[in-house]
Parts: sequence; structure tokens; C-alpha cells
Amino acid sequence: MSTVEKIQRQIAENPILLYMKGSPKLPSCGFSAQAVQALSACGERFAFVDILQNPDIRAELPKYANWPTFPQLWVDGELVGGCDIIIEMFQRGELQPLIKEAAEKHKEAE
Ligand SMILES: N[C@@H](CCC(=O)N[C@@H](CS)C(=O)NCC(=O)O)C(=O)O
Ligand code: FES
Repeated sequence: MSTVEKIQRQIAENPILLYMKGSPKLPSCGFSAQAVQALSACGERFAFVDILQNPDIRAELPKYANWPTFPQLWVDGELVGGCDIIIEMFQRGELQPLIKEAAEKHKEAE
């Protein structure tokens, strides 16, 4: 499987997916840590990919997504944004409904 195919599969299979540095329990960068904090506060399970363990994805995803940095939050197959956008949406009260809706849709489909 090519790296792009791997990315497409991850995005298709995980309704809430965070590409980040490190893991939610042990983020390796403050930007990823902030993203995890806001996303965790929404109270739903989310998948993550540690791009430090996956250098091919680190190299390819910015081109694929047309977004240069990490973290990257993908919901329902679409890029939501990075740390700044995640936090801004959380503070506006927009992140939680987005995440809840994606989680609900997925539960119904199971
Ligand atoms: N303002 C950015 C901060 C993220 C950022 O600047 N990330 C850098 C440093 S962690 C990055 O991913 N650089 C590319 C790389 O390390 O591969 C956001 O909103 O997400
Ligand atoms: S790893 Fe240095 S700013 Fe994220």
C-alpha cells in the first residue's frame, strides 16, 4: 500500500482522527498537547496517528491535505484544521457538536 493509500484508508475508517506528535497520553509537542486537550474535552473516543513514528505519513500528509503542519484533525473524512482552529472552535462551542455528531453517526452505522 502506498503512503497516500494508507492515509486515505485511515481517514475513511476513523470518523474522528488526530494526526499528532506523540500520543494523547504523552504528546511530544505543545501544539499536539493543546489539540488533545480540546478534543478530549468533547468526551468522545478518537483515533490518532503518531507521525513521529510514521515518517512517511509526516512527509506525505501535508501535501495530500494541503496543510503544512501537525496536529491535523480530520472529522468525517474532512480536514478540520490544526491546533489554532481546534482551540478557536472549542472556545466558540463549535467543536463539541461537530465531534458529537460524528461519533453519533458512527455509532448508528455499527
Ligand atoms: N499554528 C499551528 C501550530 C502547529 C505547528 O506549527 N506545527 C509545526 C511544529 S510541531 C509542524 O508540524 N511542523 C512540521 C513538522 O514538524 O513536520 C496550528 O495551528 O496547528
Ligand atoms: S515539535 Fe517543536 S513546535 Fe512542535
